[in-house]
Amino acid sequence: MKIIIGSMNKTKIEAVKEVFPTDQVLSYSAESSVSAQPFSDEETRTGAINRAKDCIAMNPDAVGIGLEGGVMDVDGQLFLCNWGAMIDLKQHVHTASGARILLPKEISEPLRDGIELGDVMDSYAKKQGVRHNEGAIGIFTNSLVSRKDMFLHVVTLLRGQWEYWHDSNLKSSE
Ligand SMILES: O=P(O)(O)OP(=O)(O)OP(=O)(O)OC[C@H]1O[C@@H](n2cnc3c(O)ncnc32)[C@H](O)[C@@H]1O
Ligand SMILES: [Mg+2]
Repeated sequence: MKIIIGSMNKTKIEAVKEVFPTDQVLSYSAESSVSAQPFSDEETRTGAINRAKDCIAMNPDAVGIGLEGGVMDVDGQLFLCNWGAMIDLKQHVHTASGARILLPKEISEPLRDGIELGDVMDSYAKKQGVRHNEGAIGIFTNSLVSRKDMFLHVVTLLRGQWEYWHDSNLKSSE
């Protein structure tokens, strides 16, 4: 099976390759068609779906996967939120979300001022390319859960749902 992941970010590409080790995995810089920094569950999930759609727009013989990072407000506090979408060969859209953790005020204030999380994290952690490595989730979990680990779980949830609904003749989601 040919799978196209709609990002050049290595944490996302590696997560898809690990969950689909025997499939051909290609990467493509897909459009999310939402803000660079999504601010709700709905917007983040839409970004993931749009990326998956963009991946297969010119490649109907491929499965598209979109992974999108965002933040969401819960009771006035910002949490990390991540969504994944997989559009299979039958055009069925599967979605799943990732773990959420609280972002401290030092992060949420610049985010509310319009700065992207990736940039805020680099200056907070005094590192370059946090988004391509451990991610905010890695920094704020003391390196126990990396951004790739979080996407591995999301892509596993996508694969599992796809197998359940479409890999079995015994079940139907319709
Ligand atoms: O190249 P793409 O696929 O766009 O990868 P990205 O790192 O920009 O990731 P997203 O667009 O999915 O995430 C939206 C924004 O949130 C940032 N972001 C999301 N999760 C992050 C994390 O765990 N650590 C650092 N930045 C994160 C990211 O850098 C963007 O500014
Ligand atoms: Mg981005």
